[in-house]
Amino acid sequence: MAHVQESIDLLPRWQRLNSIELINSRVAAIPGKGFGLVALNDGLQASRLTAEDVSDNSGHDSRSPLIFVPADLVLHAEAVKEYAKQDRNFHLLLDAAGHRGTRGNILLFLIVQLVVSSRQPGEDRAALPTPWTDYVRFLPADVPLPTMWTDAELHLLQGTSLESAVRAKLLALEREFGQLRERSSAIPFWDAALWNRKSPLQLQDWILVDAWYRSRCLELPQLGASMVPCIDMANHSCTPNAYYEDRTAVPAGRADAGVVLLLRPGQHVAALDEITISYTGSKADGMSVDGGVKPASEMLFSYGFIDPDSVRHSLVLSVQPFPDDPLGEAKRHIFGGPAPCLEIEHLDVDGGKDSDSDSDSGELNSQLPARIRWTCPFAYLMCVNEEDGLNFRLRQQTDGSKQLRMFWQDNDVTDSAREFEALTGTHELAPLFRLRVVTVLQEMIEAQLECMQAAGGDQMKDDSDDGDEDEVMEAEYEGGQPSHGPQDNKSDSENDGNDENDTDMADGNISLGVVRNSVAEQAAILRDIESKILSSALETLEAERSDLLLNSTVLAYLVSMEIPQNDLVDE
Ligand SMILES: C[S@@+](CC[C@H](N)C(=O)[O-])C[C@H]1O[C@@H](n2cnc3c(N)ncnc32)[C@H](O)[C@@H]1O
Repeated sequence: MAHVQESIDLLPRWQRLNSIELINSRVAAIPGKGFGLVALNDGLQASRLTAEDVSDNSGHDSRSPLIFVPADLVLHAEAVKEYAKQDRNFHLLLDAAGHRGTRGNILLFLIVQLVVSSRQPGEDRAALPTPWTDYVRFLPADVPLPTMWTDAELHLLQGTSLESAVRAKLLALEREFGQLRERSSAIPFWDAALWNRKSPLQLQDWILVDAWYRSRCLELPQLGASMVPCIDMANHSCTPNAYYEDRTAVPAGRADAGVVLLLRPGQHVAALDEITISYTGSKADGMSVDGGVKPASEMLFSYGFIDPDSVRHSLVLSVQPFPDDPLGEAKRHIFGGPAPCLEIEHLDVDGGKDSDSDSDSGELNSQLPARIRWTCPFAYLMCVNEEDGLNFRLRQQTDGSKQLRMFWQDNDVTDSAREFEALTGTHELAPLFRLRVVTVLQEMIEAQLECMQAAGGDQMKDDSDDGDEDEVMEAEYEGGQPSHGPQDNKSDSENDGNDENDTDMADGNISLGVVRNSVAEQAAILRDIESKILSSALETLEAERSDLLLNSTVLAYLVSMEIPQNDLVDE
């Protein structure tokens, strides 16, 4: 199905029709970021607006909004349920789809709005139109999230922590789309409206609405995960000058119930300055949920870009039991979910600069001597076996069923599988167990780094940095038809904010093996950040391993067992 992006010039009309107020701001093309919000100053070219000026101009209190969006335009879980009450067919669809939580329901609503908005002449309307039917036309047809990358672009993630995450996400999206097809085509109305139409729904449409949801969703205190039209045009900055506030808690029906975008106190915004928010919470004003930064992989996964100046230098790798461990499956079973992983954090990096090159960087540097913090609870379980005192027994339950229990030194530790570091830490061979863990993780990280290097990503980065005018590269990649990638045409005016993509999508389609420069750059940033984390982790582990190999308990064990030092884990 073709999602044709509407000219942004028509957005102000839509805003007026739907009582959205933009005060001293408008949506404009922002190079490299699509569209964004910029400040207007009503012709006062030289003056600079402050939070106080805005309040003076509007005559409201000092927290007057730059944008006001009425509550009934906000898309959230309850709003979808309300819509289902008004539209019987949508109700049937929602029931058939199985009410799959906030995200699932919002995605279903969005895909239906997409279908209604792209109605061809002579086609019946599939559902009641809403303001969102028109608003989705302003949303980008191409979102730079990795789920929308071409196969060749996905290849650039090889060896990064996103490689398997994106693969798993694409499989999940495919599965969800398959279920939607199966369940909706059992309803004759939706079979006709979604599948037996001139331009039927495609997996790419589902991937697109998921990308909109992930990259534009705000967490509102009253309404939960929500999409707020127009405020979702605000781009991210690690030094934002605006923030949003949920003012929907006022008594129902009041005209001032809504979501607002506000200038941060003390901010000065000149005419045409971009108005930005923080997608991660900001360190500056204490609004941060997670310290004001997210891992680079998470930024790329959810928003399609990495701001190297405001990312947490951490990564997560999944960990599997040794394939030849006879207890492997039992260990994995008892460990339970969430799936085992290795988390590594580079502590003394700030603003994308290593502490080595910037002695002032980061408070953590002065407080914590360790460069690397890693956690991997499963590794401690992986690295012990029967000879060490680990075993499993089946225990008969009163109802006749059998339950697997895990024992360490004859104590039932089934409920402490995630605390094996502490359990092994009190054993007389604790340094030996630690040495095994350190060795296993070292091998795992080495393999990951090799995998990253094998992908030849550095070469791609060099190519994109060489000032070549060509905006699109044909990757040295042999694959089938691209399974993912934007497919829709845009008119010139619709492409205003997407300078890079103008060339990338010259004919509106991304073809086999194409790598857009903008994507190659983001992948290179991720690879750079993650390879530095992995290399530093290797150094840290190597140092600890060298120390442990000199430990008297370890030496005595190696001598008694006549084990070469390098074979510790394979013994
Ligand atoms: C909430 S939307 C913002 C509006 C969006 N730019 C548009 O054209 O509709 C989030 C998306 O904007 C883009 N974006 C936001 N901040 C950015 C930044 N600092 N650098 C690059 N792209 C950014 C990313 O594509 C992201 O997925």
